[in-house]
Amino acid sequence: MENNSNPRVECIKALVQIERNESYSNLVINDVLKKVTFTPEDKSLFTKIVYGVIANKTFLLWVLKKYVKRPHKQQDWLKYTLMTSLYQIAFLDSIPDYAVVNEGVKYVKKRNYRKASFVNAVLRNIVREKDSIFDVPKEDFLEFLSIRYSYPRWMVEEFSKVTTTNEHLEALLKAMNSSHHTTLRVNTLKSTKEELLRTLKDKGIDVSSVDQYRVAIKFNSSTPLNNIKELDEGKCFVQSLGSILVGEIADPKPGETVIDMCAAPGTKTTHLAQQMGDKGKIYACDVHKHRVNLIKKSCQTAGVNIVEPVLLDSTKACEYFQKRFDLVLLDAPCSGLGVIANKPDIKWNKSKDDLVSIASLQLELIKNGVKLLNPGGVLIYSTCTLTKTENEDIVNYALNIDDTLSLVQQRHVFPDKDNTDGFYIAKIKKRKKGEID
Ligand SMILES: C[S@@+](CC[C@H](N)C(=O)[O-])C[C@H]1O[C@@H](n2cnc3c(N)ncnc32)[C@H](O)[C@@H]1O
Repeated sequence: MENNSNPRVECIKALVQIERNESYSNLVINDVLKKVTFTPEDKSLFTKIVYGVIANKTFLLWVLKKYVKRPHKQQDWLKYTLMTSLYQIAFLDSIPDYAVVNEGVKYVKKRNYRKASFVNAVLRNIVREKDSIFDVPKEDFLEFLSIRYSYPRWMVEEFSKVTTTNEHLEALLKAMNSSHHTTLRVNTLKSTKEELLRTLKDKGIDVSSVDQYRVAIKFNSSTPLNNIKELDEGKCFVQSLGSILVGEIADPKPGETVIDMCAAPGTKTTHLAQQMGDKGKIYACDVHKHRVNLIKKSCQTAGVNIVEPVLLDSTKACEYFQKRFDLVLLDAPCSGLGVIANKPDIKWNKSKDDLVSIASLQLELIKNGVKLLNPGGVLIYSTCTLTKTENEDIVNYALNIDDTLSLVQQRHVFPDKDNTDGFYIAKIKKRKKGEID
């Protein structure tokens, strides 16, 4: 272990590594946290700054441009020294500005003494003009949002198609720049909400019930999950509220026959199984072998016996399965734009073209999904994204395949309104012969 008491220097190194190697930030963060000895406060500061700089990248570079020629062209360590310092000055109240400036200049002196006075001047100017740095011009509102909340313009345009007012669009973009409370889903095959709340509170963990959800509990403050043995025992699973809502809307009954077309790692599969009281049958499919193993592991942990994991490309599910199902869950692969709060890299590693290729896979999957339905059966289509291309357009396509299908429920889960990851859930029913809509 490296004994390093300076989380802010580690932030700069981590951000340089993420950019140079195009690494996922969560993996780099975990690697650093394994190597250095930080206090719990420093751990959370380190994580907050790394995610904060990635989430606010456009805005930070836009501000720096006023003080530095072509900030994005500076050497990476210098660019990230300026960006981490600016992030702390602009967004964190816990560290005095003079300490941020001194820390930044001290690091620069070690790397290249001649750059120290330049960095000192830039940061001091920023501190002096701090009150005006958030003044992004608003003439072009979408451009304003793209800079102020740091999203690629095309993403802002996508989100504008599913929000009805400018205020809602802005609130949504803002909400996705900070993480929300972690939530648990209680496994009712092994415990109850009341029992789990009592056990966790007895251990001094600050949890409470999320009353709108039958099986959801939330942590009221940041809590390391590695000490919670109830997770290893399968009494509960870490699951966002939007994801729990998918199971609640699906609402399967004991004895039904279910197919979960894109099931790994099995979070929703085990939720369905507990709702069925572990009675009936669930075929849980995934196209990747290593991920099918994760389904098996989730079921073992949850104490679920009715699941048959299947290695399958579900765009061929109709040919593979001769039978038809009471419930088809298609929790489709998607762009993941709803989970930006916890994975800010998504802002920068997805392109508009990706939506087109993902949507064509989603169409193939839903085509199979509707054909797998028993008359009277239900198809749930869900994604953790909020783009119309991957949601409404796919569902409308499906509804046109067969005139016995109808949309019985459609729900957008918005991070600003629902305080959780963004989700889309549609419930489609296939009428029985003679049944009226
Ligand atoms: C959103 S994740 C599913 C999450 C899962 N339902 C849960 O709640 O734990 C999408 C999954 O679809 C799988 N997938 C992608 N293409 C597929 C295909 N053609 N057939 C089956 N599974 C596929 C991916 O491997 C991934 O595990």
